[in-house]
Amino acid sequence: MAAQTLDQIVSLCKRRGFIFPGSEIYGGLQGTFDYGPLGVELKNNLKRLWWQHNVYDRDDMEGLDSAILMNRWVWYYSGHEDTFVDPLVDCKLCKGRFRADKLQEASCLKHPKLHPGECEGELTEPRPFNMMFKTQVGPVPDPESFAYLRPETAQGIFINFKNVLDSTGRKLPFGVAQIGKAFRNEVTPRNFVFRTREFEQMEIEYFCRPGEDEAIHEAFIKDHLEWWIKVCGLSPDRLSLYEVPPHELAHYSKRTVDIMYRYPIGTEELEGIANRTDFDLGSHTRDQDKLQITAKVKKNEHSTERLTYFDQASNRHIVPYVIEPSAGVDRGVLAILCEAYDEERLDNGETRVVLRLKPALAPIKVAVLPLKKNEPQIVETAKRIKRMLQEAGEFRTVYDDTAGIGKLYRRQDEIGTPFCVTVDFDTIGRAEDNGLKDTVTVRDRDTMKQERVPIKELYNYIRERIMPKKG
Ligand SMILES: Nc1ncnc2c1ncn2[C@@H]1O[C@H](COP(=O)(O)OP(=O)(O)OP(=O)(O)O)[C@@H](O)[C@H]1O
Repeated sequence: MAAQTLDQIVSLCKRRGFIFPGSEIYGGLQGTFDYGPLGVELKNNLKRLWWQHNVYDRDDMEGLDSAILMNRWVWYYSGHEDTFVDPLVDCKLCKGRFRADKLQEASCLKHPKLHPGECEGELTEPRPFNMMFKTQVGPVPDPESFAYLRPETAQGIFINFKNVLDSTGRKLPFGVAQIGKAFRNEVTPRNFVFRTREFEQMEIEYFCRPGEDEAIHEAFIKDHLEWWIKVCGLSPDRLSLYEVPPHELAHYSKRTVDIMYRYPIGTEELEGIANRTDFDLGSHTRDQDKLQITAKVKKNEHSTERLTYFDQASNRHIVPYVIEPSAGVDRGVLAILCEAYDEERLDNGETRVVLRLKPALAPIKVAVLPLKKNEPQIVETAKRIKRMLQEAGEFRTVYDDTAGIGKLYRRQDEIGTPFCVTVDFDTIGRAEDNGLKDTVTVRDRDTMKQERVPIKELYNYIRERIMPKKG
């Protein structure tokens, strides 16, 4: 069914501990969120699956974890110092400040149901606003000693191109993947974790020869769209591709295609996949004049390194082209939660909330529940099973006896736990001799069907159903 409103997700996230508003006890800090006990598991699972698919399952990828703080010249030559700006308008009446190109996303401060410009307030002319956060580096407050918090992870990859190439001996084409925090001083952070000031990105910079770029770009679009469907469980009906029209393209981009997801707030960008030509390496390299850079770049007077690749076939140094798939971790988490959310009407007239997460993404894979918590043998057996499953190390298993069994099932449904294992009187051989000793019931989250499984087969039973099948 999927979530109908963002409020359903916001309230589930707070109630069950997926995501909390940032700095809540001090009144909050706009555009920041804290991932709670379940949110951190879900987010880690998403990042792990992405890394698995994009680094481990391929033969042409390396990983990187570069610093958030970088020399300020990085942002000068990347173009962010002068082009990473949004047009801002102020409302003369309500004193609100809004992004001129996103007025439809914003609300008037006086009439929250109206968008700015549609109310009686007059807007000022748009003026540029740089979205990078500045911070001071070192103990002396000197106007020259500042750094930016990176607004994207990508630049850390470009400036390490030569290091990665020299240390790995890679041949073109190859890519570098990175997952990490990015910061943007968004004018109107909104829609929960969709647009925040601190967020995470999963990015690839894939280096190739000019001429190969178009086919590689196309292959990434297809592969990543399929990944969101197959691995993350997003419905193909709610996903679409947006071919960014020429007049909206960033100046360096030859072509950009966005993977869009239909959130309850509307269809919005989940991942952007851009062909950035030789702009990035061309911008950060020295000896620009000696290289045939096709993109329009600033004259670089500070770089100490040639960011080129020696192409044996043509016997010359080339500046590789770059294909960049860039996805938001938080927008991924939000899409996954919206997609998985379901309210199901039960035969007894009650409604159960269930998160139909792909098992590989579920924060908790198995909950082991004792039917009675004042029966020492049942409790002991349940705890032993919990330890046995957890010690296998692959999936997070919890023991819970804090409520009656019905309530415990409902709680696990709501957080997306695919399997509940219940230890009862049959398990410990206390009921009549019915052949069920040393077996447990395994309840499936989606169908609510229960199966009797011998304890010694339990690990394999669950493992088979949790690990994503390849192909
Ligand atoms: N403020 C933000 N909060 C959360 N995720 C973000 C934010 N800005 C960008 N992202 C994520 O990073 C990815 C790559 O960033 P990119 O610069 O292409 O975004 P963008 O085109 O500026 O996004 P938008 O147009 O929505 O502001 C986006 O597809 C998105 O998933």
